[in-house]
Amino acid sequence: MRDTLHLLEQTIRERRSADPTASYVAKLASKGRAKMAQKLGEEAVETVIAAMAGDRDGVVGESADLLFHLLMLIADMDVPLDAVLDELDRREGVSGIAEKAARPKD
Ligand SMILES: N=c1c2ncn([C@@H]3O[C@H](COP(=O)(O)OP(=O)(O)OP(=O)(O)O)[C@@H](O)[C@H]3O)c2ncn1[C@@H]1O[C@H](COP(=O)(O)O)[C@@H](O)[C@H]1O
Repeated sequence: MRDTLHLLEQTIRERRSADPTASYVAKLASKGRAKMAQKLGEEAVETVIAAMAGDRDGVVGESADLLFHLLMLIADMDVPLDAVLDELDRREGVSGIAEKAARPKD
């Protein structure tokens, strides 16, 4: 998973300065951060709607759009994907420690 998202992150960073008439990434980037944030919100809502309709294929498609638009926004913030993944790893580490502490000793 890390590889797919990292490849997409790299593509987005490269395509941001491409010709907006030939690149969706460049077109959206040229519209600014507020538009990227709006698109991310829209994709989140569309994912929720698909989930509530029990539409598994819809959830797959909308989740892909959601991840893509999240990567667009964090690239615009110059936040590397690794910063987000490191935060998730850190949380897993914290909850892993808490889980171990709560487990009865044998
Ligand atoms: N993963 C994606 C990706 N996911 C979704 N989208 C686009 O996101 C848009 C979301 O759909 P919407 O209907 O909400 O948006 P829209 O009406 O087309 O456009 P706006 O509302 O933004 O004006 C679609 O136009 C999709 O094509 C993506 N566009 C590009 N990529 C990746 O980015 C790479 C570079 O793309 P280009 O910049 O176009 O070369 C591609 O090779 C892909 O790997």
